[in-house]
Amino acid sequence: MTAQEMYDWDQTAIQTSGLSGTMLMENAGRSVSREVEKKINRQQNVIVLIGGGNNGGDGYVIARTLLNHGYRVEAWQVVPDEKIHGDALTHKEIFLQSGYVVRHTEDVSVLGKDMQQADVIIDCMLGIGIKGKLRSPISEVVELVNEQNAYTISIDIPSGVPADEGFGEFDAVKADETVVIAAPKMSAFLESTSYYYGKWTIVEIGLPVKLLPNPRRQLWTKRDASTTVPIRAKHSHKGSHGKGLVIGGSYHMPGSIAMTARAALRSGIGLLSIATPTTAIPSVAPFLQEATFEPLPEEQGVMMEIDGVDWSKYNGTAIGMGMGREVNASSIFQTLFQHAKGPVLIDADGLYHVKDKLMKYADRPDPVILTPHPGEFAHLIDRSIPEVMQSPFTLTRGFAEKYGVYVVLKGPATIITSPQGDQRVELSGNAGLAKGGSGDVLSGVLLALTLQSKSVFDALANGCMIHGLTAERLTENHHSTTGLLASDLIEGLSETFRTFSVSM
Ligand SMILES: NC(=O)C1=CN([C@@H]2O[C@H](COP(=O)(O)OP(=O)(O)OC[C@H]3O[C@@H](n4cnc5c(N)ncnc54)[C@H](O)[C@@H]3O)[C@@H](O)[C@H]2O)[C@@H](O)CC1
Ligand SMILES: Nc1ncnc2c1ncn2[C@@H]1O[C@H](COP(=O)(O)OP(=O)(O)O)[C@@H](O)[C@H]1O
Ligand SMILES: [K+]
Repeated sequence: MTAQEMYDWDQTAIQTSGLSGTMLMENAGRSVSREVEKKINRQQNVIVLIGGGNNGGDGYVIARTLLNHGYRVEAWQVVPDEKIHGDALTHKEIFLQSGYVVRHTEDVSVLGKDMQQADVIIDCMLGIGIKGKLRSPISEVVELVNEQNAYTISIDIPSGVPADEGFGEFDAVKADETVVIAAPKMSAFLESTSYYYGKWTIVEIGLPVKLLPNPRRQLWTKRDASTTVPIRAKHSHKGSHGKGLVIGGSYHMPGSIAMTARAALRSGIGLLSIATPTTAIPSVAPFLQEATFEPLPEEQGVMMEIDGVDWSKYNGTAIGMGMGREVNASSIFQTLFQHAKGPVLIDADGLYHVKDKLMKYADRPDPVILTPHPGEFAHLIDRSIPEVMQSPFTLTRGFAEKYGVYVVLKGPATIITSPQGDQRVELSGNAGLAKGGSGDVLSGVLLALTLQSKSVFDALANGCMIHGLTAERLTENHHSTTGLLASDLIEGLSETFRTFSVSM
C-alpha cells in the first residue's frame, strides 16, 4: 500500500466501525510485541526509540508490553515532549501511569553510550509519516543506531525510509528485521529501499478487512497459488493442456529457445512446436525429443519470415528468445499478430522489436504478455533503469493500461500487471536466478501455465512463483546460488509442481 492508502484505511475504520485510534495503537503495539518476543530474551538489554508521531505511540505500547512481560527495556523518547500528542500522548500517559520511566535525549551522546550496552534496538522513531530529509535529533540517532552491533528491529518501516515509490536519496535505519503493521508499504519491494527492511513480517492489528480500500495491488502468496495452479483432470488429453509454439533462436543462439521449450514441456503443456531457423534445429532437437519443429527460412543463421507457419495447429505463442536483432521484424510481427491465436508472450529480443509497434496490439482480442527485466522495460518506455527501479508500480501500471497488455516486470520482487492495471507482487526466488537463461525458462513456464489456466493473470503470478520456488528449493538442497544453472531449474520444475499438487 501507499502511505495515503494506509491513512484512508485507518480513517475509514475509525469513522465506520467504532474502533478508535487508541485501540488500534494498542492492538498494533501488542501484535508487534508478540512478534518481537519470538526474537529476544529476558537477559538482553532492549532499547525502544520513540519518535513524535503514531509510530512513537506504537513504541510506548511495545515498551509497556515488554516491561509487563519481564523484559529489560529502556524507553528513550528522541523528540521533545511537546511533539507527543493525540493517541501517542494517551499511550505515553498509560506508560507513565503503569509505573515506567521515560528517558529523554537532551544529549544524544548519552543515548549513544546507552546504546552500546544494548543487545536489541527497537526503532519506533518514524513510520509512514516521514516527510523530507531527516531532521535533528532523529538524523543523529539514526546514524548512531547504524553504528551499533545490536540487533535492530524496526516497526512498520525502518525510520527514514519513505513508504512510497518515487523517492531518491534518503538516510535511514538499516534494520535486521522489520515488523510491518497491517500491510506492506510499496518501499518493501523496491531495490533501493527493501534493503533497509532486512527480513520483514506483517502483523494484523484489527483493521476491518471489509473496509479495506482496494489498492488493486496484491502480494501473491503460496495460498493464492495453491488454489489456482491448474490441476490435471483425470480424463484430459494432450489437446486439453495447450498447443504452444515457441518462435526464436538462431544458428548462433540456439540455447535460449531450447530452454524455453523444455521449461514449457516440464510445466505441463500438451503439445509444443518450435519455429527456428533450419540450421539451428540440429542444436536444439537433442534436448527436446517431445517437441516438433517448424523450420524457418533464414539468412546467415537468422530467421527471415514466419509466413510458412501453420497457425491452425497452435493456441498460444511465445516469441523472442535468441531470435537476434537482425531479423526482418516488421514482417515477422505483422504475420504473428495477423494469424496467431490465443495469448502471445513476448520476451528478450522480441521486446526490442515490438518497441515501436506497440500501439497496434492494444486492439488484439487475445492477450499480449510482455516479460521485460528492468533494462528491457526502461528501453520500452524510454526511461533510465534507475527511474524504472524507483517507480516500478506506477510505470508498469501506466504502460499496461495504455497498451492493453500484461506486463511481467522481473526481479527479486516481480510485479505482474494486467491490462486493467491490477497488480500482483511475487517475491520467490534468489540470486541463483541472476544468470543468463533464467528468463528463458520463465517464459516457457508462463506460456505453459497460461494455456492451462482459466485466468491469464493467475497463470502469470503462479508461473513466477513456481520458477522462484524451484530456485529456492534447489539451492537449499544440492545446488548453491553460485552454481545453479538455468538448465537445473528446468529439471527442478517437476518436483515443485509435485509439492504444489501434494499441498492442495
Ligand atoms: N492503521 C494505521 O495506519 C496505524 C498506524 N500506526 C502507526 O502510525 C504510524 C504513522 O503515524 P504518523 O502519521 O504519526 O507518522 P510517523 O509516526 O511516521 O511520524 C510523523 C512525525 O514525525 C515527524 N517527522 C516527519 N518527517 C520527519 C523528518 N524527516 N525528520 C524528523 N521528523 C520527522 C513529524 O513531525 C510527525 O510528527 C505508522 O507508521 C504506524 O507505525 C499505528 O499506531 C496503528 C494504526
Ligand atoms: N537476485 C534475484 N532474486 C530473485 N530473482 C531473480 C534475481 N535475479 C534474477 N531473478 C529472476 O530471474 C529471471 C531473469 O530473467 P532475465 O533477466 O530475462 O534473464 P535472461 O534473459 O538472461 O534469461 C527473472 O525471472 C528474475 O525475476
Ligand atoms: K520505524
